[in-house]
Amino acid sequence: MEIDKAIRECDDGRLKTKYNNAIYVIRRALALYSVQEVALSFNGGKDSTVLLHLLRAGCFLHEAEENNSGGNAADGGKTFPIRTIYFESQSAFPEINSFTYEAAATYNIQMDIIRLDFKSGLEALLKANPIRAIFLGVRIGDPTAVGQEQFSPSSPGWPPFMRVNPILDWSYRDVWAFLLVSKVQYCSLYDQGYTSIGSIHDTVRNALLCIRNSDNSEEKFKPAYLLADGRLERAGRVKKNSSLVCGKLSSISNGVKMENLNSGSMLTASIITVGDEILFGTVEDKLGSMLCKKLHSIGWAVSRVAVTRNDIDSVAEEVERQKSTDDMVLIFGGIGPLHSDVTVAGVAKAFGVRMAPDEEFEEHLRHLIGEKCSGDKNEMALLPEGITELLHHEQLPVPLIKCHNVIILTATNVVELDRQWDCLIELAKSNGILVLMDPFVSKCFATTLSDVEVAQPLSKLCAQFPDLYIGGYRRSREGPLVITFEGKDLSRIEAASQSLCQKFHAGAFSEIE
Ligand SMILES: Cc1cc2nc3c(=O)[nH]c(=O)nc-3n(C[C@H](O)[C@H](O)[C@H](O)COP(=O)(O)O)c2cc1C
Ligand SMILES: Nc1ncnc2c1ncn2[C@@H]1O[C@H](COP(=O)(O)OP(=O)(O)OP(=O)(O)O)[C@@H](O)[C@H]1O
Ligand SMILES: [Mg+2]
Repeated sequence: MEIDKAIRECDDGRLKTKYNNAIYVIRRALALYSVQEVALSFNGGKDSTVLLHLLRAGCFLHEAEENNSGGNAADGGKTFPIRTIYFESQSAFPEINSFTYEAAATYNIQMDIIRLDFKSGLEALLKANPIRAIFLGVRIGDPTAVGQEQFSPSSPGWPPFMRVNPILDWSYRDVWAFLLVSKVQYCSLYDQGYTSIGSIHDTVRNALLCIRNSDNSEEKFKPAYLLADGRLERAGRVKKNSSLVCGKLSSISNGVKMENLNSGSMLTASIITVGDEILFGTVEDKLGSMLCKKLHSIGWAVSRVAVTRNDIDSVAEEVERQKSTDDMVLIFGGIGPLHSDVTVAGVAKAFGVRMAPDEEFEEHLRHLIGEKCSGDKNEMALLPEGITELLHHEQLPVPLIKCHNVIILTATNVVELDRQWDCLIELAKSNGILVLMDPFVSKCFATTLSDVEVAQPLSKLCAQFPDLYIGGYRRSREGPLVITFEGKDLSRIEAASQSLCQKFHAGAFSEIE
């Protein structure tokens, strides 16, 4: 069988492993279900083309095992025994459509054309046929892969069948390695700069493959397999806007723009430090207080600073609570390859998603630490599936990780934190990743009056100025009492502080830095 031979004879170890695993999944499926009970969902895309050829090889090997006679040698595995379904749509590219029909003719595929939406089409298919499992070319990283395993029952509300995803863990590079090594035909659009193909309404060529003439007069596109690292496979798909880091607001309206937020709106953040060393008292957390200052400077109120243990459940519990209480959660510590680095996994757990290989992140790590972090062994390249957005900045060797309203910072000291914060703010200015508010202003006054004397007038003042934070603290038991006024409006702060001063003798309060 030519596919099996080509892969076995190639010298790409990673491809061989991926191939063997996919064939294993296919053979398990064929052991569980009869050939009449399975179907291939084929749409002429690159992933389903890979799947088609894997199934051709898998069926051949399965038959060979069943017959124990070296397979169906007469036709070299050319007749395709699995029912194949194609959901034909008016909005598919004509090249995709014609490639699908050509493939059916070339490989003797008996193809059922369905002209209904996926769900109704599958309902009709299952009513008329004993189908129990459907092979799909879904890969981790596809929006529809979230939560799926290699064998995943169809979702509630869908007709009952098993979704079988033999190439779930394949990367973009694996797909192209397979198509090129096995020398099979694929849709011509992939040679014209398309890297992932949806409908004609949401797909354009991938701009990263564009080559222009020196005078800018003509543009050409390189083939899809030359997209070096695969992390920008979907750059040719019409992008949904990245959500603002703003949990409470985005649940009200996803489209809240910076300018729509008046200075009266209050955004709150919480800070989570992960580190047993802080709880043991061996290390002091300087980053937490630094972040409080920084958040204040962009007008965010900090509602909580927590230190948790290096433990998935502790992190998950803290993140879960704060992500729904606050507009943004900043978390740092516990990031890396050590056994104690569980922060990212804790964030995944808080959102109820699993950790999945992130090709884009893996690429960054590869550039940073070279081949030491290789292939599927690279645990640092596992990120929360389906909710991760990488925030790129040229000053950052590795992008920041954002999971909805949780931002994971990799800083380990104040210098690194300074740099990451500055990048975050630049990103906020250029693409609204984070809402920048009017900064807080504050005034502090010291007094030698006693707490008892000040207490009542101060409570009255709080009721009078609910838009201000009015607080008091002592630097020592004997020393002066410090009264603080924090808010967004300096004139309100001045009004409140004057009002307080007027209640006591002149000179009772003196402003301090
Ligand atoms: C054979 C097949 C089975 C599917 N099974 C499910 C399913 O169980 N649950 C689900 O939510 N979507 C299912 N889908 C739909 C896909 O997950 C996804 O919504 C669709 O591929 C997105 O394509 P679109 O962007 O063109 O709408 C299935 C699609 C196909 C082709
Ligand atoms: N119209 C369709 N008819 C049949 N199967 C489909 C259809 N659309 C999607 N599928 C199934 O869903 C899988 C995933 O689709 P997806 O668009 O991610 O991959 P692809 O089309 O194979 O490749 P590409 O990512 O380059 O578009 C396909 O491999 C196929 O199994
Ligand atoms: Mg597609």
